[in-house]
Amino acid sequence: MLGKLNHVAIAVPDLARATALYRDTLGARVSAPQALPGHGVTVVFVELDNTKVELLEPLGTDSPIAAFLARNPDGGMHHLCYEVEDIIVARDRLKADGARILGDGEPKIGAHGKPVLFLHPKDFAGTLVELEQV
Ligand SMILES: CC[C@@H](C(=O)O)C(=O)SCCNC(=O)CCNC(=O)[C@H](O)C(C)(C)COP(=O)(O)OP(=O)(O)OC[C@H]1O[C@@H](n2cnc3c(N)ncnc32)[C@H](O)[C@@H]1OP(=O)(O)O
Ligand SMILES: [Co+2]
Repeated sequence: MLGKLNHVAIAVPDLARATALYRDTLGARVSAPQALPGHGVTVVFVELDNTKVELLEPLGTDSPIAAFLARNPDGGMHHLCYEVEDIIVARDRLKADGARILGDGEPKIGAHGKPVLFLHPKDFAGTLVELEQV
């Protein structure tokens, strides 16, 4: 079912500071910040040769990463995003196996303009998993 690792996401309390760390200290290529009110986050992508790192800062009063940052005030690794060919086929197979699909269970359009879904961390070895249809 799984294709490539699309990105590793890190939740951060200060996006400008984390972006400067990756750009200036680590010498990485970074994108401009993109506000995604429908996801409750502002995102910057760090472009690597083999994958991406997604830096996430809470946006708005109801961000899904707010509780995570309250527990991890310095930030931390938040989710892994795997590519799938058909997100509905993947979702239905995972649901039939008993996995919990987060939200209303319907894909949303993610940061790359492609459909995404999230799977409950308690069902995936303590790791929040995002699926992105490519
Ligand atoms: C930029 C757009 C898009 C993209 O295209 O890439 C994105 O990536 S958007 C990223 C932000 N969006 C999301 O994360 C959506 C899905 N997430 C959620 O719905 C929630 O974050 C959550 C996973 C349901 C957790 O919400 P929270 O309020 O923290 O719930 P709980 O406090 O009830 O946590 C339950 C349980 O799970 C543990 N937990 C929570 N988050 C994580 C995590 N990121 N990784 C591992 N474990 C996590 C939490 O510690 C609780 O455990 P216990 O204390 O043992 O019960
Ligand atoms: Co993501």
